[in-house]
Amino acid sequence: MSLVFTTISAISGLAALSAATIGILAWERRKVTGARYLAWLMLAVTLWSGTAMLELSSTLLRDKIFWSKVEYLGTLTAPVLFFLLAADYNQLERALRPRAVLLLLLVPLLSMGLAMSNEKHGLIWSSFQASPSGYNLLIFNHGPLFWLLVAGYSYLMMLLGSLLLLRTLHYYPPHYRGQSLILMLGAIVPWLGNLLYLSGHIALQGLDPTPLCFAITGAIFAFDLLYLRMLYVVPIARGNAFNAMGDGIVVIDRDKTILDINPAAANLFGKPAAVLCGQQLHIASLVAVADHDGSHQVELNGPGSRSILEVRAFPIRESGVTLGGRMLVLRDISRQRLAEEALHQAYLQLKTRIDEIETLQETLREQALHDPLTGLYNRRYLEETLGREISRAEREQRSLTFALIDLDNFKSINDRFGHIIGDTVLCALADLLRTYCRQSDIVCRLGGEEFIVVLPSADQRNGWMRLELLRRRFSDLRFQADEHTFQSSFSCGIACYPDDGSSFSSLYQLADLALYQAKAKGKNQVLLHGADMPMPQQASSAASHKQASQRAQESPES
Ligand SMILES: Nc1nc2c(ncn2[C@@H]2O[C@H](COP(=O)(O)OP(=O)(O)OP(=O)(O)O)[C@@H](O)[C@H]2O)c(=O)[nH]1
Repeated sequence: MSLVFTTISAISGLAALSAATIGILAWERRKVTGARYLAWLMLAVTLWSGTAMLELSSTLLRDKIFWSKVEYLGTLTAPVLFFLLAADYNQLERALRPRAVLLLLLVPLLSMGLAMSNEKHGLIWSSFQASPSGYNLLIFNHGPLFWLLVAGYSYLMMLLGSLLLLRTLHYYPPHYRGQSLILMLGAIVPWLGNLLYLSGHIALQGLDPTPLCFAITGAIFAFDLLYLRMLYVVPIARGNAFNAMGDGIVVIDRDKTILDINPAAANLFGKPAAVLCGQQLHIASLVAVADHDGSHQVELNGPGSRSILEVRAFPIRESGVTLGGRMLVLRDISRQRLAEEALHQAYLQLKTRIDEIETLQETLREQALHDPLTGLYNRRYLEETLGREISRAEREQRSLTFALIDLDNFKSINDRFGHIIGDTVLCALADLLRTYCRQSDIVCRLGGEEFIVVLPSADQRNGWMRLELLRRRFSDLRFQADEHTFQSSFSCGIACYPDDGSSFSSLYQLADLALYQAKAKGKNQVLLHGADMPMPQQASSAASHKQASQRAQESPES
């Protein structure tokens, strides 16, 4: 094989070298969308340019024809790979499936077979002649199948690929159009080169600048795909996010016509997004809130279903300028609302339970501090509160009367009339004490027939007088048991703070002592601790009560 390198063949070699370099770079980053097909395209261009260089350098006609046949491998596959690159860039997965790629390569394969066997039919080129340019160029007179299968099909692929790139120009938002334009520019270069070649409007007749143009396109694409690529990913990702979002998004114009709607919103409306686009927004509750910025709650009633939506409406703005349309973001909060309602119900039930428990606790506390028979406070309550009362009396430097009351001859009442009547007497005494004692007094039943009355602020004299009055009132009461009427009485011992002590035990002990003395002196009387006799000025009344006491003692047994 004899070769002569000319400037033109050197340019083709340079184009092959550039395409190979770009191809390697693209292959290394083949995971980037479009880069894999750019690598394949550059391989085709390398083959195309490389064989073109050999054809241009060959001096023998036989060699020239051989290399031009091999050149068809690059010539025929480059437009198909250009189309696949554009499809990949547009993320048209279907066009990239192996079966689709094989289909696309059928025509180039057929054309290749025809080129290889052209001597037999002359359908790809019928004749050739040396170019008058003097640059060792060969001019082919192309046959009908060249125009149909090689040129026609290549143009079709280039046209479809270019249209796909044009689509990205429309598809991307305005601020990304600069990068899309670069791609378009890259796509135009091979068109121009090939048109020049096929139309014969090139200074050096027979020279096909298309592979060189493809190498330039490859360089532009590589810059665009490998370096500016990330800028394109963002809007595509945004588009994907729009479609994948769980929240519904509806874009409407001034007339409430749906301009765009994502699958989530279409799902809420019960119709495909493609059908809804271009239709009027027909849901009255949404129309009502669409023009009002902010968050709204809307009910959506479908056939047999009811959804509660949280709708956020806002104008569409770009760079601070409000455009005509509005955007509605819809979130189905039905489940959340149901959960909230269930939670509220559970809260109400829980609150009712807690209230019941609190009431029960209060009742239990009350019961724990009260005597069940008479309803008076019990000893526990007295022990809890007496300390406080004594502290207060100490602070206020006042006296406190502690009176221990014990029914007289109560056993004989029980024995004669039974326990139920005995209980009636106990309750009657309790009622009397409750009635005549003050709010600030503490009245409690200690147990059995023993009661304690604490009179805050009452000194010995005052305390004795009040207890004496109670004693008289009680002894005046008449009880009925069957046909019998009887009376009862009590004896009372009094101890006072601060003279007799300052604790429950000391006051109780001394009051008990006084009570014992009162019993010993004939019962039915009130005795102060430390006083051998009742209060002097009350002595006469005490004497008369002694008689009453005797009467009381006798009465139940009579
Ligand atoms: N009905 C009734 N009787 C009770 C209750 N608690 C105690 N008793 C009775 O009260 C009586 C107390 O009797 P005693 O301690 O002998 O006292 P008394 O008969 O009053 O004698 P003196 O205290 O000396 O006057 C006993 O018969 C007890 O059974 C009660 O809750 N109800």
